[in-house]
Amino acid sequence: MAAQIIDGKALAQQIRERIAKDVVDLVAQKGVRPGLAAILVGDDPASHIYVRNKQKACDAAGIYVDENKLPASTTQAELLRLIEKVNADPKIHGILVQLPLPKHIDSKVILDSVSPLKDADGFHPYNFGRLVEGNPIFEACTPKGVIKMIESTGVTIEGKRAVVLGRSNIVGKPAALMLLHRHATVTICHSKTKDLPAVCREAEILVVAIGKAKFVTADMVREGAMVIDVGTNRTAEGKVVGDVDYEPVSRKAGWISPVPGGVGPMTIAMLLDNTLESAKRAAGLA
Ligand SMILES: NC(=O)C1=CN([C@@H]2O[C@H](COP(=O)(O)OP(=O)(O)OC[C@H]3O[C@@H](n4cnc5c(N)ncnc54)[C@H](OP(=O)(O)O)[C@@H]3O)[C@@H](O)[C@H]2O)C=CC1
Ligand SMILES: Nc1nc(=O)c2c([nH]1)NC[C@@H]1CN(c3ccc(C(=O)N[C@@H](CCC(=O)O)C(=O)O)cc3)C=[N+]21
Repeated sequence: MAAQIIDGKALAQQIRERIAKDVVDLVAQKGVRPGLAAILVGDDPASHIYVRNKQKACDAAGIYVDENKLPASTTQAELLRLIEKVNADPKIHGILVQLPLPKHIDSKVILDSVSPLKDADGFHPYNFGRLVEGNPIFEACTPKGVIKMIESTGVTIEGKRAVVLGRSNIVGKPAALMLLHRHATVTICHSKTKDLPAVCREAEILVVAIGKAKFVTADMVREGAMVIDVGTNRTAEGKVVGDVDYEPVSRKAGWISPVPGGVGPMTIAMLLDNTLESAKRAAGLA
């Protein structure tokens, strides 16, 4: 039996339409238009594409964007000054500092300088701590999108065996916490995990975020499992492929999310959602 496809692109589109309506209401009721400061340093082509996609999505939803494209030679001090400026700007409710940053800049120092009240990416230690507590304000966009995709299927998370492949602070770790708070029994795997295929085979929900093209093969997947592929890898021919070997795995899984058209579009929708929610809080609504 072929797996049912979790169409992240379509789900993201629905969410963006709902956000656009909410923006109209917020402007009408409170005179507040949500604003996002997007900060991009250097000339990584993939980052430029992502930021352009985020900009387009904000435009379509009526979210104001303050776009800051800075040269690769930007110093850490200059970047910190820009962040101080947008931290203080009342038109801005969300701040996105696109990663990766150039090597001469300490990402940790930069991310820590973003106001936790405008941290639309959910990367600030305050927001990460709130997530650990189970009382989050801003949740990281990619894992938040993963959860919405799982929930969109109607499959309950509570009581399920969930395995998260990858433990990064921006995807794997927060995804595992979000599943835990929804009462899954969660295992987190990483490069030192022993007999990874056997652990993956236990998963009723398998979230894959390691950054290795087609790493997860059918023998690592339990019959009927839900497989969410976060990986975004570019092949030599410039094609985007996930961390999951899609064709064979989709014949064994019960549910699968494609790449492209899965988690990527949801990540962008969640950035808009976080910015909107922040603007609502600033307007005294939430
Ligand atoms: N669609 C989207 O919106 C987004 C997609 N991504 C994509 O998701 C993927 C993961 O991103 P990110 O979390 O930032 O990646 P990182 O490189 O920060 O983390 C990768 C994780 O995978 C683990 N890992 C790597 N190789 C193996 C292996 N062979 N076996 C087991 N575990 C392994 C690492 O383990 P260890 O900790 O031991 O080193 C690490 O925990 C990438 O493809 C990225 O492009 C990321 C963000 C957003
Ligand atoms: N501060 C910060 N926040 C991020 O959220 C962030 C970041 N930095 N740095 C890089 C990663 C990566 N990321 C993606 C977003 C959308 C797609 C996406 O829309 N992908 C399309 C395909 C795009 C293509 O074809 O290139 C899809 O999967 O359908 C992918 C990856 C966000 N990230």
